[in-house]
Amino acid sequence: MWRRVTSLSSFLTSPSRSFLLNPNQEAYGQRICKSLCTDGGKSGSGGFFSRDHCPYIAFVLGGPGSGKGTQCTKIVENFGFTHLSAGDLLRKEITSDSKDGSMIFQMIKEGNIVPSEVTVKLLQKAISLSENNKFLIDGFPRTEENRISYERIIGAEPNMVLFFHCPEEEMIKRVLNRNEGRIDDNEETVKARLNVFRGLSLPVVNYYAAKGKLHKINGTGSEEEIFERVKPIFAALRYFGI
Ligand SMILES: Nc1ncnc2c1ncn2[C@@H]1O[C@H](COP(=O)(O)OP(=O)(O)O)[C@@H](O)[C@H]1O
Ligand SMILES: Nc1ccn([C@@H]2O[C@H](COP(=O)(O)OP(=O)(O)O)[C@@H](O)[C@H]2O)c(=O)n1
Ligand SMILES: [Mg+2]
Repeated sequence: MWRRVTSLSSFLTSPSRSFLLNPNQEAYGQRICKSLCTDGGKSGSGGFFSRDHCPYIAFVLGGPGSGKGTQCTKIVENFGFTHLSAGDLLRKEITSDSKDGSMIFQMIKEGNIVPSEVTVKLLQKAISLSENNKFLIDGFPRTEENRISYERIIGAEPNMVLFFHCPEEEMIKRVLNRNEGRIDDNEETVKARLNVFRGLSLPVVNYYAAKGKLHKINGTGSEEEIFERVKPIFAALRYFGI
């Protein structure tokens, strides 16, 4: 993979590239290239990933109802990633006999964020139980504290970050129609979750945008239309064997 990354870097910086790529395509290519060359595994520095096992990690962000889970399912089907939903892992913990179950239940019911250490440990366990080497981490990090805790415990940054941008009215409509029997899909909790999203999650999105890791995707339209916007990002990774 490294050899191929190097060849893309030189392609992108070659004097002839301007005949092939317009400025938008070039920026896109640079972002893909960066996602391969990431400081993902601070290998050997005591992090969770080792030099030999440093999976490709994409964080999937967006407000409640922005379509994260729906698009992750399509990415899994088409590109072979493993989908880890932080919300699903937390909900599973409620139904197990875990000591954190009642605390997690209360946090989710109120639309609050579960202490980062709990969520990072669940993600860590799910990654280590999987044979796959490419993961979508959906709904995480939702706060700067989540992000910093992941970096501290895992010792790595994500390779790329997808962000589904969707108007609030549309997100509310989708959540209230979701019909999965979730305790937090009601008007009152949705309001709280949107406040958390605006106040605590958007700074994380801005952080990754400033780092050049963010793919902002228009989350309006049909599921298929949105997936057409997602596809090229993952199709480009295939070229590098990811
Ligand atoms: N593009 C779309 N248009 C209309 N409804 C959608 C779309 N994408 C997802 N949904 C529906 O909206 C609800 C929320 O989607 P979901 O993928 O669970 O979002 P998130 O994981 O971001 O909360 C689900 O019921 C889903 O079927
Ligand atoms: N990183 C995370 C993710 C979810 N959660 C909790 O789990 C709830 C549901 O998360 P989710 O990702 O399943 O929700 P959606 O955005 O899919 O609607 C959140 O509102 C939080 O209460 C959390 O505390 N920390
Ligand atoms: Mg979801």
